[in-house]
Amino acid sequence: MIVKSIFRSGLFAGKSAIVTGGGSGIGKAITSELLYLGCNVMIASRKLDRLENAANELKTITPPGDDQPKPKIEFMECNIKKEEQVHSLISNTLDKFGKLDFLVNNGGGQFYSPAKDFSLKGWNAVIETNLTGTFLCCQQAFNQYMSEHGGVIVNMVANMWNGWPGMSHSGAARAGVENITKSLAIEWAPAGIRINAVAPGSTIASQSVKDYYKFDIMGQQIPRVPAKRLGTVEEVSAAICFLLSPAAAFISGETIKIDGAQSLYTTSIPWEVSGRYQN
Ligand SMILES: CCCCCCC/C=C/C(=O)SCCNC(=O)CCNC(=O)[C@H](O)C(C)(C)COP(=O)(O)OP(=O)(O)OC[C@H]1O[C@@H](n2cnc3c(N)ncnc32)[C@H](O)[C@@H]1OP(=O)(O)O
Ligand SMILES: NC(=O)C1=CN([C@@H]2O[C@H](COP(=O)(O)OP(=O)(O)OC[C@H]3O[C@@H](n4cnc5c(N)ncnc54)[C@H](OP(=O)(O)O)[C@@H]3O)[C@@H](O)[C@H]2O)C=CC1
Repeated sequence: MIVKSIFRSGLFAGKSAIVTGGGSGIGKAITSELLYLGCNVMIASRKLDRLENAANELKTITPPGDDQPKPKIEFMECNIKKEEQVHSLISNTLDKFGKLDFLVNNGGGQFYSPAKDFSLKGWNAVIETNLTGTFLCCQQAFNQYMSEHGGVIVNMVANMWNGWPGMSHSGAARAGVENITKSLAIEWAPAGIRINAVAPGSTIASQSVKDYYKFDIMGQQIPRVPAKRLGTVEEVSAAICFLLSPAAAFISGETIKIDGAQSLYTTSIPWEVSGRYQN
């Protein structure tokens, strides 16, 4: 009866969450689910107008049932690369909601480039966004609240298990996030904190991917995915909500792959090994 009693509307009633990158794509889907489950949510990223639009759209979401309190959505500008902005994100969330039960480190990204062409600035931008940014959010959440009250953290990684050709800066950053997820699961367990990660395949058809990578990178991959289809942002957010929920109460330091078995079958993008270096 555990499943029946856990997955009901109002599951997260009165809880409080931060979703970085919550104004678009997967982050917006997570925010939408959390609101439906009754959780107050702070969304944060660099582009204030996008956050505001998302908050206006999502504020209408209410858990079903007359007895459920209406959850709140707030937004604020925060570049997760900047320690002082991350500090303010956590302190403002605590001012607004009085608590911080969940942190979803979804904000991140990269650009496509062969490794030989990276500038140091470009390499650093991706490492600082994905690895340092995720770490700073975890550290500030711990130091300002979760060390005393416990909490649950979910980090975003990617399909970098066999390397990530063309995205090697992000592969390195995400592998670092996967590893720090394990370290913190052990260090922070005594404080009542669980921390896990999710690894979507390179196949989640978010609007941002369609907009940013201007060719049909997603469709090209379908033959390489055993499930023979792309994934959806909702399929990622469902796994995150599971990890946040009491159904995952004894799961920590783990990474769930959401990729239709793609990572067992091929590399993460259609990278062909061709030509030969002259030496
Ligand atoms: C081809 C296969 C694609 C399959 C992918 C599918 C799986 C993955 C999906 C996703 O991750 S979905 C997320 C989609 N969105 C993004 O990936 C975000 C796009 N990237 C960015 O927003 C940013 O580049 C960043 C990674 C978040 C970094 O932003 P930041 O503001 O910190 O740095 P920038 O000022 O933008 O750039 C700094 C520096 O980086 C180099 N650089 C940036 N973009 C490129 C580029 N397109 N090509 C080459 N180099 C780039 C460059 O050195 C920049 O410095 P300046 O030249 O601007 O001085
Ligand atoms: N879609 C896919 O197939 C996959 C996605 N992922 C990862 O999942 C996450 C969500 O991706 P998706 O929804 O598809 O794409 P989006 O581009 O919509 O999401 C990325 C989010 O990160 C935010 N962000 C980027 N840099 C920063 C920063 N420095 N500080 C704060 N926020 C930042 C962006 O907001 P803003 O621009 O306003 O700062 C944006 O909302 C990302 O980490 C992505 O790399 C991983 C594997 C596959």
